[in-house]
Amino acid sequence: MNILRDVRTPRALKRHGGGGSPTGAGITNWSPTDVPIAPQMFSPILVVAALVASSLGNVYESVADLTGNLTYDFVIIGGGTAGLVVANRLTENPNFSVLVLEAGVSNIGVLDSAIPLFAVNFLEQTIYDWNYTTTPQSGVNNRVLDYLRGLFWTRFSGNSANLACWEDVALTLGQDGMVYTRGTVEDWDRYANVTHDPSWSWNNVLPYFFKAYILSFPIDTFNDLSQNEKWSPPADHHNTQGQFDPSVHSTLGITSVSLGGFQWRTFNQHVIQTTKELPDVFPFDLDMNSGQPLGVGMTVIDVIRGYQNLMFGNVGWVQSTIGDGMRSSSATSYLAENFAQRKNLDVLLHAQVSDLVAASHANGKLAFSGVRFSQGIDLFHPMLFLYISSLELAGTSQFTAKARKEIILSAGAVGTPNVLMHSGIGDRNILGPAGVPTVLHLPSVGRNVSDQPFFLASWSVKFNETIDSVTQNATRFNEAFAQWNKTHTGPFTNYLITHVAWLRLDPDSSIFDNQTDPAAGPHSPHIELFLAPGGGGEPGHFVSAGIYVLNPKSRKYLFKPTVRNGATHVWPGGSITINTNNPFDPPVIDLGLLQNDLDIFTLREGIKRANQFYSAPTWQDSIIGPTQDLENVTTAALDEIIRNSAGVGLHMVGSAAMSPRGATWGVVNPDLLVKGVDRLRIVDASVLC
Ligand SMILES: Cc1cc2nc3c(=O)[nH]c(=O)nc-3n(C[C@H](O)[C@H](O)[C@H](O)COP(=O)(O)OP(=O)(O)OC[C@H]3O[C@@H](n4cnc5c(N)ncnc54)[C@H](O)[C@@H]3O)c2cc1C
Repeated sequence: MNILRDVRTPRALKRHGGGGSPTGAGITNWSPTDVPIAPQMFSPILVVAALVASSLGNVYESVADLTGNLTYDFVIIGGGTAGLVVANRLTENPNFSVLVLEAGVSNIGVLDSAIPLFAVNFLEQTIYDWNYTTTPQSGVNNRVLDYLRGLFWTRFSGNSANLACWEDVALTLGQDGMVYTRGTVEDWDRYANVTHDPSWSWNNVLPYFFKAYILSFPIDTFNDLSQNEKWSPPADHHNTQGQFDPSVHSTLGITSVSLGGFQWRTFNQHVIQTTKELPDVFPFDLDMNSGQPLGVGMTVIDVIRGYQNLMFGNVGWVQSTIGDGMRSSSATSYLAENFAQRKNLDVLLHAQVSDLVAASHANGKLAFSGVRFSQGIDLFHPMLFLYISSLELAGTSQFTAKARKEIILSAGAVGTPNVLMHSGIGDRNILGPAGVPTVLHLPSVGRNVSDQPFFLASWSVKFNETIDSVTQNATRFNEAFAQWNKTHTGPFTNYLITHVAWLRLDPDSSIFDNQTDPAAGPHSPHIELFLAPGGGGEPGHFVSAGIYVLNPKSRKYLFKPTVRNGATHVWPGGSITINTNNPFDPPVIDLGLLQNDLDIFTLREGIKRANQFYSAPTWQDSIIGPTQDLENVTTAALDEIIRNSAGVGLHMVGSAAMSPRGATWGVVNPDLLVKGVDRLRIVDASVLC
């Protein structure tokens, strides 16, 4: 494939579920014809320059470049968000040798990844995407949804700082349009409760988000912590006073986090004015990552104690993993040049793992010492800009890497259960029909999957200072591109979201008469509302609201499957399964989307709140009207609209969920070791539940 095709062609930006964006949505109507990008903006010189500038130490395109006999202390499967954090932390110890096997290609020189405005849309259905689709989803009128997953070693991972918690090998509580979200105190405490392991509590993970809480933690706590979050100035260096709380951030880390680097002034003024006009409904939140959402007046001690005040909602400035106007990803931080050059680290691209091999039994436990992978012939050529991904040529050459100490699966919520099942670890009732011999019957593999239902609403506006004014106008687009190329400033330095509101359902809602509250606690939100100055999906100027159901009912938080007469009867939520024994076939992805009344109810409430937000007096002279009437319709009609157009957040968790040590259900123990298997650990979003 020609990489120039990928950087030069502005594919239509789709209204897919979310991907951390109100945009999957956002800028929907680009096409090669209506947004002609000046070719000089993507000249080969530019791309080569990027390649040379970013060439990294021990990152290899071909297995032939690896010295040694493919034997390492640790073999990490997947160089995505979590995998690179783990590789970084392990190689701090010079006595450990580490190999990362990543199926994807390098991000280097890929402007679609580096430029924040392009965050999600340009990467979809390219060589950077696994190009998965779901099964027909009954909750959304049997639609088959694209399920974007990065096939990219630095990927879309805006959120490596989120992963930098819990002994540096943990996880993201959310999304990857670079939106940086830590979750609430109650979210983390729930993990501690359900796993019976206090190391997952807010107080215990908080120090790993950053290193600067010396006010409240003994300094020794941080001595062994490498820095994670690096709070950075926004690209436009605007005065950020009053837009975040410095006391809950660290400037010492390696993953850049910043506020928006370009000001959509009219929109921003209206948003802040709304918090003043409707303070009971949308109070201003100084810092969305303080652990408590109301911000103002809180002390650091309050935050550490987990004091929270969230009653109905709040609105604050979005924080994103962006630095110097560019995406800050796992690769740009945890695999930055100084780390990639560590002698004890090798990263191999185009290497797709098929299964775990060399099984043995010792001390009553199963163990694997080998990781089998295929490498496509690497046809990357810098002058021709030619890539062929390993997937296209999967099976051409097979190799086995050996792990002396541990194999670490970080292939993500889809990839990890897929590798497990093709290695014979999973539900024998799934593996048998697929033709894979069962090595370990572990029925929870690939079960308990959940993702967040998403809906986009937009309003046409009179003002023309919108993202649409850039994306729908070739001249402005090229000017903005030129500006970004020259100075890494301007409209390209932001993704579409400027503010985030966290909202709670009314506790007296009738829905709670027969449904339990799925939030982690009374101070945790049910809805995330992204606010963006653009995104109607048609020619014109728009503002939009992306609505996410944060705790879909399918998420059971460590459910116990009902087992009768030895057979499993109830599996809530979605699933990742396999239906062939070919590891290069795509897994079967069923999200169980919108199958519960509460999820539909929550989306309806989110739509109401978005309507309320854009009905504040300040918007009166600006809003022309909604692109679709979502107010003056019956509940049944609104439900039908939702089912016809809702998407998915692309925030899958739960497919290899953790459970208490000794539990017969779940996939990993709280230390993330796979139950019943020695020296096999899972470190990625699949363990969250
Ligand atoms: C479009 C999009 C937008 C998002 N927006 C946000 C956001 O704004 N904020 C946020 O917090 N989260 C967001 N998310 C979610 C976030 O990206 C994920 O939660 C996060 O990346 C999960 O990290 P992970 O390490 O578990 O998996 P991944 O980051 O997906 O890493 C898995 C890696 O393993 C590789 N792999 C898979 N199988 C194999 C195999 N067999 N062999 C070798 N390699 C393999 C993959 O190519 C990939 O590089 C978004 C996700 C998407 C898709």
